[in-house]
Amino acid sequence: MSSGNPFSIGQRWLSNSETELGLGAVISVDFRSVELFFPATGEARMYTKQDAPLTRLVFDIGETVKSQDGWQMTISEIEESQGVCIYFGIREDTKAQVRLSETLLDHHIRLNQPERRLFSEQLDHPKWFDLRLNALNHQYDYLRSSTLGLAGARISLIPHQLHIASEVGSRHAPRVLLADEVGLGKTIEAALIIHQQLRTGRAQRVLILVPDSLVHQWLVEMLRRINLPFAIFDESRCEALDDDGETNPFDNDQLVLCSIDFLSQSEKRQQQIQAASWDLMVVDEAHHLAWSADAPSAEYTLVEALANETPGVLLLTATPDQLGHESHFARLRLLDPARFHSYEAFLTEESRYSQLADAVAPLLSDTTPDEKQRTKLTDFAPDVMENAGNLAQPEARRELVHQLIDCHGTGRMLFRNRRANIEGFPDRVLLGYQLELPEVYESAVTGGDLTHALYPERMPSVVNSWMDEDPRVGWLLDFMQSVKPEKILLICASARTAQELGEVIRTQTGVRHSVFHEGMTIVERDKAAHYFSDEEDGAQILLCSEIGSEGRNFQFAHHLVLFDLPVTPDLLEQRIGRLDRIGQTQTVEIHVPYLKNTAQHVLVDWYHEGLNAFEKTCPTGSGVFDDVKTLLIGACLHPHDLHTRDELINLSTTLNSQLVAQLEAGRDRLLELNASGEGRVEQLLEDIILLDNSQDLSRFMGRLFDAIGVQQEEKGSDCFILMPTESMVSQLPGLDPEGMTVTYKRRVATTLENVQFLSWDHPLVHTAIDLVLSDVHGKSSIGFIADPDLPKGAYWLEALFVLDANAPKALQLGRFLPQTPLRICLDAQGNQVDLTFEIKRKVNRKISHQLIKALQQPLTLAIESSRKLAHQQANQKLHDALQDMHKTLNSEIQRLVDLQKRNPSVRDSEIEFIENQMNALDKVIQGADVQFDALRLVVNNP
Ligand SMILES: Nc1ncnc2c1ncn2[C@@H]1O[C@H](COP(=O)(O)OP(=O)(O)OP(=O)(O)O)[C@@H](O)[C@H]1O
Repeated sequence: MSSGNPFSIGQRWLSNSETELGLGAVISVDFRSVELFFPATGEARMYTKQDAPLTRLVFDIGETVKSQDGWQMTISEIEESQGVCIYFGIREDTKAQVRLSETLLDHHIRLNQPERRLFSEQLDHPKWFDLRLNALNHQYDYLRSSTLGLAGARISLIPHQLHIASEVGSRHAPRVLLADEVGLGKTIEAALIIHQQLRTGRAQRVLILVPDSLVHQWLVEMLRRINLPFAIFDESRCEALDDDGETNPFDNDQLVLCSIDFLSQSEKRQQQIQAASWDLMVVDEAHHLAWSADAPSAEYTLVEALANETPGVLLLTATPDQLGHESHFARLRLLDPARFHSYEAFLTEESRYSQLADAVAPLLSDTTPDEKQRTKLTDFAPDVMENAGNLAQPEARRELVHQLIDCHGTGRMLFRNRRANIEGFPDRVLLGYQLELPEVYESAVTGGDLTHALYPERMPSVVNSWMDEDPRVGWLLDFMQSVKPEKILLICASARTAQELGEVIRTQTGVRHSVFHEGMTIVERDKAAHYFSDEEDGAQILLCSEIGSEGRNFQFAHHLVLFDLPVTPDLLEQRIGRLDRIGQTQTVEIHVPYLKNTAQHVLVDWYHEGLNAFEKTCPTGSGVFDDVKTLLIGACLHPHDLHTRDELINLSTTLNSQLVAQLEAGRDRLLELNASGEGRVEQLLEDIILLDNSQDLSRFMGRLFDAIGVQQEEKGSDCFILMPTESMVSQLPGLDPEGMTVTYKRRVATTLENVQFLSWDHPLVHTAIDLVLSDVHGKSSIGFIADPDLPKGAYWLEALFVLDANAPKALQLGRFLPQTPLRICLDAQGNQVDLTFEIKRKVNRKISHQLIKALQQPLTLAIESSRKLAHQQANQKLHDALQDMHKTLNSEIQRLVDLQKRNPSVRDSEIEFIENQMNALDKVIQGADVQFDALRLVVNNP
């Protein structure tokens, strides 16, 4: 590359003053002037030959160049013909010998080596050097941070959720059951885990399977909370992608959300979804996966087939025992078939939990365990006790509890938090309304048919007229009037009842209402739910069939009407959980109209007096139900038999207290200790809060947006509007052309739905950083400082290098060796100095030209020395990264190996993965390379 040649037509030159023009071609030359055409921008410029601010672009042998047609070649020989260079070499794609006249070089070629840009005076504003350096530094910190994937979610910081997410999200191929009680945030936990797995490269293809009624809600939650755009796959989308029948529609997207109901109806789609490979599968409302040894349900079989092929599996259910304890076992079996091979063995193992809980109990109090208690612990787990610290210290006791739980039981694969231990839930009150039995229903009470006894409106004799006779209908209309305009969620067992009640409300009151049932399409249901949630113009009441009782978020309302009651306690809890969930700000009022001395009356009494299940979450309800089922049905069928009713209630009360005591002592107590994160999550919380309070991101992004030409306007309430401008250096993917409102404050982001939460995790931050780092802007610059304490005219070279390696995402290279910036600063004598500069201004073109001319030789030498120094620094970094990687991964392996000796839920594949990862990273890190990224010449001009 050289400059100063006489101009010839066809030669290629770069403009030093307008670098954005791209590569120009000489189109005419006369005695005094030269004209260039810049094809990339379609502009022409005329210059006087003598002081044209132009640099000739000539390549050397060994360099790679690109032609206008898009192919590339490596130069092996250069000739000149009438002042124009002709390059010869091998074409990269076809390997053919080719000849390329410089006239035919790609117009968009921009020099990207810093020193070339400097010496050809392709200079940018010196602030770009800082931007590149800061972008690299921040990216480095981000990739090594413990909060990656967690801090940027638009959520309030709730410790048990963050604990579960960080514990599970940082595993290789996690296989766990998330079983927090209703409304404690399993969806959020799953979102955080997915996010963390994707951001760290542990997973790339994620499949979420949910019931029909929750598809849209999941779509919205994933986008709103963690900015992940999942694609909904239903039959019409699959058909549109089916084209030639050769391709698998599920291969089309990386993040797929699918209704399990849709899948279970189509053999073809089941085969396709199984043929597509996934890294992580999430199944919501997993209690529907019914199983028994000889008759597993279709849904179970499908999920089992997928779980066998997919490394990571998250199952979500608030009520793991809803379809019986055997089905609960079966779900654990989905996660680890080798370990959960027999139900009997599982029961035996479970029985040990209470022994463990017994042994652990003394460690939970504030006193040091006595000799007897220690002996009991040693009998139970001699190996763990051997390494226990000083148990007089609370930390040592806490650590021991966790080790015991980690090593024994299902704590590693089953996470369950209970509301009783989570603060901030509102009270719930039962308001029962006893109503007289209408004559038309009398036969239902004594007819011996349980369905009719509970839902008399379904009797054939009244199907078309019950609305006129049933006193619950009149009660409902009055009730709506009495609480108007407050919102009411009504749940009943059947779609038909919901629809017919809707019809009554429409014809008799005209009050705005909406229905929600399985007969509606997903879009219709979402519209209905949306209409209900609209604060000002929305429906006062939403009438749901049982499908509305699961998973949905309706906590903006606080009146729940249970028009009838389900027979199982878990379903009752699911219904109440629609309102009694995180975000509910008022006491939840549960209104139950029921017919006196009927099966409904028996159920109200049973739930209220026998289980207290209306006013408190009743985790033991399904256990009691299993034991009293026959008695309960008998009492429902003979509601006048007060003796049976009393017996039912007394027995249920006794059983319930026994089960509560057992749970307290046994499985749930242990699970809870493990799942709440107490004593473990505090550091993570602190780190996130620190990050939330830090101004680093807002400052950095402010400068970055300025530099790339995004306008930021303060909007008040800690919000900003970002607007693209005409002077943007290039497009910023993810920035809405119409502008978007953003905030850096979690508090604002969790209250204002339409505001984006900018965090280090946000995709816009990543694309903006990529834009800076992939652009040539800032590769070379010259800036003045003004330091009166330093000699005038003193100068320094700042050279920025990047240590980088290439590895597949799954290796998680970023944990140990992300792109690492190395900044070297040399003074005029070539000595390395530890200075940072506050640049006052850009050096104008004329002075830059003179400086570069005068300093070409010393700068060339300084660049060479900085390169050597960067390599030395890089070697040290590589050494440290290798050591850190070995230490970290070896201790992870060791922990798993130790754990596996006592806890079979640690899979061999988890250990093998880390061993392979370590070997592969060894090679990758050793193959890392140093690239020269940018330079800046700094001159003192006080
Ligand atoms: N950390 C959080 N910040 C803000 N909102 C939250 C948080 N955690 C949960 N929520 C809200 O609380 C509600 C319950 O959370 P989520 O749906 O995740 O619970 P769940 O355990 O999946 O419920 P269910 O058992 O009913 O399926 C949702 O509206 C959710 O958006």
